[in-house]
Amino acid sequence: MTQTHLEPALGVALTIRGLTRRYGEQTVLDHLDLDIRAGEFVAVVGRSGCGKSTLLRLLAGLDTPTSGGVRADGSPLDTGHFDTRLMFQDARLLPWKTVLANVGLGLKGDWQPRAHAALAEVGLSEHAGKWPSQLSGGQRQRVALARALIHEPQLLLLDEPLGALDALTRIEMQQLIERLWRRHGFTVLLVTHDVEEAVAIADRVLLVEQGRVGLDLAVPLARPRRRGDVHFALLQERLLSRVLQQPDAPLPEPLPPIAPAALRWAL
Ligand SMILES: Nc1ncnc2c1ncn2[C@@H]1O[C@H](COP(=O)(O)OP(=O)(O)OP(=O)(O)O)[C@@H](O)[C@H]1O
Repeated sequence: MTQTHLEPALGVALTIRGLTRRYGEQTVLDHLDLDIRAGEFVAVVGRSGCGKSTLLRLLAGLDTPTSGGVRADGSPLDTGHFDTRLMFQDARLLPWKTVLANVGLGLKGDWQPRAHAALAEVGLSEHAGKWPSQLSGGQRQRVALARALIHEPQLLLLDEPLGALDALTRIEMQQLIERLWRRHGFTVLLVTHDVEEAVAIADRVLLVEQGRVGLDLAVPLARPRRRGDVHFALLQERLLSRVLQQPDAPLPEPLPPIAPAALRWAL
């Protein structure tokens, strides 16, 4: 089998200014301002209905802002100069196409070697000829990742992609996404309900509330990150209590150190 390599794509920098989205009387995003560096891994958290998916849909060009806009590397987002891929909780594979054909969906020419390369990157080389129904939920999400990778995206938008997976598969997928991000250098926005996931994987965590970025928290932990680590646990705890608080509440003081042994049960 001929295999090719996917070229590393440098991530795109985003400048979001005054981004507003109203649905009828409801203002979901309200003059949201945000700067994201090229190649940054950003997690977006917030209460259900706060507008996380709306933000991703606007960035993916699947929805249009009521006002305000987004510039990517200085150009308006919709100029189509760079590739953006969006991945959902559900892999959205076509059941009548093989795994390989799902990865190469919509591509023309000699796409098969690239589809094999993308499948190899997500550890599914042996499954190329199977049908989606023959895969586990985690494997289906890997296929969805491979389908995104084959386009060598500069911006990867992940809308709760691991939400339906069991805890261990979820951690494996987080590690895979982190490896792929480090190898390819794309910019990532990951929407998640899971504060631990955000701390495990992101450079920076944003809390969306009242239509804006209510908290913008750097995650200064070395990689690879260990969930049993005291600093990890403290940051997670601080973030969780802030997410659960009312808007405009300050970040709480750090908790006293916790012995790592006491945290092992959570792994
Ligand atoms: N197409 C639409 N028409 C009308 N209202 C919409 C539309 N899309 C989203 N909304 C509303 O906008 C608000 C934000 O929705 P969004 O899906 O962005 O929230 P979310 O933070 O991703 O929520 P969750 O965490 O539950 O997925 C919700 O109140 C939702 O009902």
